[in-house]
Amino acid sequence: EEAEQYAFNADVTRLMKLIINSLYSNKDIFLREIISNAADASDKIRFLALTDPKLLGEGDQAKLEIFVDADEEHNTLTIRDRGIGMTHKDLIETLGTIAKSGTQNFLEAVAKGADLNLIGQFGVGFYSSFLVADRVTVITKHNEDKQLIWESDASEHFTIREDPEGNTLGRGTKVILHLKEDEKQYLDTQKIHVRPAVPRPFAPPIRPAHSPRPFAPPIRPFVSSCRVPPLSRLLPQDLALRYSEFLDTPVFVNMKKTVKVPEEKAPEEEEKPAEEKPEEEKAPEEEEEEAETADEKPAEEEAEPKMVERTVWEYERINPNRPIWMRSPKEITDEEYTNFYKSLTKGENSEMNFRAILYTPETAPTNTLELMEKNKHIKLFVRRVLIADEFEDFLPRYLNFIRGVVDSDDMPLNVSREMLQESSLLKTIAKRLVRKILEMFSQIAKRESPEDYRKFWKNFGKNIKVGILEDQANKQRLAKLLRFESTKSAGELISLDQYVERMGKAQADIYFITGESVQLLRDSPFLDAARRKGIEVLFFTDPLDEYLSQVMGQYESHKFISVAKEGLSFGDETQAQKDHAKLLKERFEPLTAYMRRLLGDRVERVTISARLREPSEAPCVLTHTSSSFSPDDLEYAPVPESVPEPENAEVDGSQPTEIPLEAEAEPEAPKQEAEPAPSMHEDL
Ligand SMILES: Nc1ncnc2c1ncn2[C@@H]1O[C@H](COP(=O)(O)OP(=O)(O)OP(=O)(O)O)[C@@H](O)[C@H]1O
Repeated sequence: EEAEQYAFNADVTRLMKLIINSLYSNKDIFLREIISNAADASDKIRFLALTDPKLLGEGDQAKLEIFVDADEEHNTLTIRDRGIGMTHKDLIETLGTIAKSGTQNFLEAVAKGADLNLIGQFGVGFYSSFLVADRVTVITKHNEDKQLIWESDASEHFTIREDPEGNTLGRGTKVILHLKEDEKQYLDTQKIHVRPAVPRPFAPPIRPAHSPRPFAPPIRPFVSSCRVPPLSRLLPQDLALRYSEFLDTPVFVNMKKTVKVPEEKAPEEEEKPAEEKPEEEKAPEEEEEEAETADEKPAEEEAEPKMVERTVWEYERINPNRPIWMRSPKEITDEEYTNFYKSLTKGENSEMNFRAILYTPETAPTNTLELMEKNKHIKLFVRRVLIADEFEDFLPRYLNFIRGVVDSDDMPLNVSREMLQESSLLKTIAKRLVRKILEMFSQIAKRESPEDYRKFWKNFGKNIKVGILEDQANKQRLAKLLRFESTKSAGELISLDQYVERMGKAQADIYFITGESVQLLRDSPFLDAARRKGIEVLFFTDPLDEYLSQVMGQYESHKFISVAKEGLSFGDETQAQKDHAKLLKERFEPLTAYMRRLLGDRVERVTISARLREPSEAPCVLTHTSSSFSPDDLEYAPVPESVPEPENAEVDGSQPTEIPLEAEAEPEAPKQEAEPAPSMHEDL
């Protein structure tokens, strides 16, 4: 009766209404918020106690721990800490009458479609308790005040009264969530903590002052044989652990467990009546125990006592003893790092729930224009309610042929089209879906029948190429989907990976030739050199291909090189060969210039081969093939044994003056200048 009534700030009332009526599916986050408040409160007193240790108190009170208790009878979930607690003034100010700046910001963000999960980031996490509770009681004891009870049912008012039971907490805060009818699943302590715990010290049982349920029975020897069901049989969530894993303050969950005990060892007192169970369902621990006493086993088996099931409540510490940064980096998994990041950022970038079914149709877009159009084939649902048909800006343009539905659990139902476009949540969903879609494509590529991918490639290859140009993030993934015919593919389509796999040791680059059709390209003189060296060349017959290769620059560190490029080399030259080439280039230059003048554009190409002798090197033939008479594209090959040495074809690198090629100096006397040239094999 002595409760004082206070009015909530109007924004806070709006916030609570929004939360309590929310259809948001990821309600679990309330536990993260309440536990993190409890941990903050513990940190605060720990900090103050650095300068004044008396503040901590003695015995249990000095132990900064957090306890989570479920009360099935009263339908409450209680989170209790021994933190700093709140004074009367704190309660009024922090829990209601004064709206924090975050209140308004959060309301605005939610109106724009922000995820409720982000509530903690706006500094109003406490109110997330109304996601699962329709009434919240906060009992708190601050060193400088009496024990107080704050209570709210999300209406416009809250009450504060002195606790008639006096100081039962010592110090700290107890948040009692009176769960909504349909949120009772949070009473399932297996849901709150599902990981079978490594045996850890149990929290000292403190009888909660406001819980009429008899407190957990003291731990008895038989508990050692208790068995927590394996993970797979439990509910698929480990909430408290998920949210407290990285807290410094120990978090204990009072776990309801069913244990089997031999009948005669069973303690008679306090336990609820247990049902009898057939003995074959033994816990592994019991089997181990049996194994240890193997000698007496046969006798024991006969005398196996009847097993009875009992329900016990027992605190289990759920977060690890050491914070992650104090552990050896070697033993920390990527998942732990990711989870730690999530706990640091209060749910930022955390998971979201959505389902999607997407299809790649078999038929191609009917015309090329369609390639430029946006995807109009995705229907967007929020919790099974269709909110957008033909939602255009969802998938990138190059995936405009994908059809299907997406159903998100985490979006507000009342989103407008504009909000949808801005929604970061939707962008994240789209990003994930693009990855999935690309996976779907590579699965088609892996199918047994190559015809499937050929069909896909014929219909949507252009889209993939546009994707490489437009989707930076997925460029590499998309490049894996590219297919080409090549000089060695015999009509089949090959991937860049296949090309790279077949490359010779010395080959570093990917060679291609561009042209209108494979047929025309097959006879191209540009292929000669590559053919002689056994190098595979890709046929780029789509006008997009070359542009694509320029934009990509390289594929997995292999550059794209056109075989029509001037000065092409295949990367297998030795230094000596390069020196030779330089030498020959110097000597061929005047000859080439002369021939250019002589023949003009009447010839297509000139090949000049010269056999070189170099003391340190095996002799080799250098061939100069040119359609442009450029001396740049010299090419090297070992002397084929069957080829007879051309007469007078020796160029001694050490005495370059032996071949006087003075074409530039005396252009008017071609015959004369050509005379020394017989030392080279000329082939027009
Ligand atoms: N267990 C607790 N012990 C002491 N004070 C608490 C406790 N829980 C809440 N409070 C007080 O209530 C305030 C409001 O909590 P709320 O969760 O809404 O915001 P916050 O903790 O400031 O920010 P965040 O949501 O980021 O944790 C806290 O700042 C704190 O002063």
